[in-house]
Amino acid sequence: MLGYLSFLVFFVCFAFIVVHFAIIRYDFPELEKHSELNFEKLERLAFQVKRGAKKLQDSGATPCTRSELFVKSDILKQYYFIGDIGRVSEGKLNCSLMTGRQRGLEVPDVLTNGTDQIRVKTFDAERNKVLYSNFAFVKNDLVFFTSKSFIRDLSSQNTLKNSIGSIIHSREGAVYLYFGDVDRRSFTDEIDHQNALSDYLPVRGKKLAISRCSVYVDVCLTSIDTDLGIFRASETFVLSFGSFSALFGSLLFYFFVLLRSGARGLASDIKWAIKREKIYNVYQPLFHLDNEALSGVEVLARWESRRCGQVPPDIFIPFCETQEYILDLTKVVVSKAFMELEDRLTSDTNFTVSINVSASVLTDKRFLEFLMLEVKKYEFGYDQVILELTERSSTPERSLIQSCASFHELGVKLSLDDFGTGHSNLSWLTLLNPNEVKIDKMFTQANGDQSPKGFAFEGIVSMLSGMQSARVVYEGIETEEQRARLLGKLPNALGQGWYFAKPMPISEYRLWVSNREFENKC
Ligand SMILES: Nc1nc2c(ncn2[C@@H]2O[C@@H]3COP(=O)(O)O[C@H]4[C@@H](O)[C@H](n5cnc6c(=O)[nH]c(N)nc65)O[C@@H]4COP(=O)(O)O[C@H]3[C@H]2O)c(=O)[nH]1
Repeated sequence: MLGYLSFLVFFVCFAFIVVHFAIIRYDFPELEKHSELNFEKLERLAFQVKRGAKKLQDSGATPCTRSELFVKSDILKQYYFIGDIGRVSEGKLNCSLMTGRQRGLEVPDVLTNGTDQIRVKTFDAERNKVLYSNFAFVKNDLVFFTSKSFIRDLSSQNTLKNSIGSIIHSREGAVYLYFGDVDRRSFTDEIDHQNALSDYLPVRGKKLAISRCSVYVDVCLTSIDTDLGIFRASETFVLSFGSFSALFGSLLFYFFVLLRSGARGLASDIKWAIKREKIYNVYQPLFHLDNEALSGVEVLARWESRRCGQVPPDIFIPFCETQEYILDLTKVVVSKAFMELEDRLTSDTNFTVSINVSASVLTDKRFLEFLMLEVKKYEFGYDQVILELTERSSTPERSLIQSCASFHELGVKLSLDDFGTGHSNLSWLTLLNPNEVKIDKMFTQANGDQSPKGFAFEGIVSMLSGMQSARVVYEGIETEEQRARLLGKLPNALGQGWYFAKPMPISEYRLWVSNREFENKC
């Protein structure tokens, strides 16, 4: 129960993180857009300040005189980002176009590092009134206040997403303006901030920052997104995403539980079937192609699951291989096959039984010991047993070579199944010294086709014709035409397929044999 609970928590957290990162995908481009738009404006403002300062200087007007006021109002008309121009000395504002001549207003927020300076607020202590809440550039004793439209424009970008804010500063780090959640004390950290992966984690207070500095004027802009991903919006928004994550996570958890119980169900079903020997065999005959005499049978496992009905071997065999039930399953198949075929195997020493073995079984010593004990129970030879090596995953070649040698020593024959596909390829042909090669039905059925498979079939046949030690079995012969085309291609070749007979349960197989014997006699 606790295990399932921790899985549920895991899936909900996982879903939360996925949703968070999905939202972040849109955060960065938005921040970049914000930064780009504001940076462009900022550069224009900086140029306007530069030009305005030059114009005032060139005019030669004495500070705070009437003639200087005229020049200033000209500048204001021309440069719409500038809202007011004043003169300061010793941290006091002496005069400006908007406030007129002053007797030294306190300017408490002036910072003096850098060529340009900051002023966030200009406060009239006498009248207890804030005169300027926008920022200013200070050039020597000149101070340029930004126009409301500049601030408004800058702020309007800010409404795109309320967690995005910008700091305007000089390269040295003097702040001209800050807003949003950004705190002036921590601003230097923000400017130096390099976004790291940990900044993207779904934890409040993580920040994304983009900094740009002008190459023409000493002004920089750092845009910061203070609430990332899932935290970018209102409480309701976070709550709805939280609920969505919980739902999404619960769904994932549900599928996980379903999958687990499905896999467990299949595993326990097959384990039960193997233990109670509910796996049964079907037998498919193999024939000499030239005279159609019966050569032996291939044993194929069948399983009827209690819950799912008939399960194809292509599903339960790989499953048994991964769950390590394959040795037990093969033992059941072998025991049953020997028992059911005993009469024929003992009365006809040429009759063979072909058993499919996975590479993991072939290389398992316990299987060799088991096979020896099983054969000893009956009176037929090891050479009547053919092990068909089937493989779906790679197995170390060294252990395969050693195991094949051990079986060969006993006299057991080895066959390479599904030759031409997957792992059953040339390297096994050269290394394992097989007694038989079964050409996969995919190639057999392409015989005579002007297709890559048809050409591959020709290649395989011509290669195997040079190998006297291994006989060939054509798998998957379904029609008379296919059989006829294979005749005479290789001496002593065998054929297997629905044209001759389909795989049959033992009772059906016995009936088929007796019918055939009866027909042959007549
Ligand atoms: N279309 C067509 N198919 C034909 C024809 N003649 C035979 N077949 C099918 O081809 C497969 C031949 O077996 P395989 O290549 O060893 O391929 C086998 C084998 O690799 C594996 N298998 C079956 N039983 C066992 C077993 O006891 N142990 C192991 N390790 N694998 C097994 O499952 C595979 C599939 O077995 P099945 O479904 O029984 O499918 C069988 C058989 O029913 C034909 O003319 N046309």
